[in-house]
Amino acid sequence: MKIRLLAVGRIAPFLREAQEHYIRKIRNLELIEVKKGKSVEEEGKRLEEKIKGFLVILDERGKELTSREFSGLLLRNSYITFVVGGADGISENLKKRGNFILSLSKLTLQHDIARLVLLEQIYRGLEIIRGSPYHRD
Ligand SMILES: C[S@@+](CC[C@H](N)C(=O)[O-])C[C@H]1O[C@@H](n2cnc3c(N)ncnc32)[C@H](O)[C@@H]1O
Repeated sequence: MKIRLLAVGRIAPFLREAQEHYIRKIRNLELIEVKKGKSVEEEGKRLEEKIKGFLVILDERGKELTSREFSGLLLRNSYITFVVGGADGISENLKKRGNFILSLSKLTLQHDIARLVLLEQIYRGLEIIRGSPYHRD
């Protein structure tokens, strides 16, 4: 299973260590950061060029999953791309291309925080698949 995470701009320096921690643990994740654009449409075009496989768009108006359900999403797709929008969100055109719109909660999270929550859930999902004691429910 290969995982690609697309995001807009670099993560804030004070969160970089946490991001690197999870990327090291996940191992098969490729992070691609596109340049911030003048509009969400411009960012959307840059992000669209990098999509590969099943496309999951992160948006607070999407569908919430349990961590176990989320691990099933990872298991069912051999190549999966996650998109976290920038400060102004994600263009409607890009949202329409999504195979699944995922909400991490109904709260609006700062985009770097959403990126970190997603990374932890990807790690958790993979540990669920491995049957490790990291996740208990
Ligand atoms: C600050 S939010 C964008 C808010 C923007 N005003 C909007 O309405 O989409 C930045 C990005 O973080 C991600 N994000 C923030 N909160 C989220 C949540 N609860 N669930 C999933 N993704 C979230 C989304 O990808 C969003 O595009």
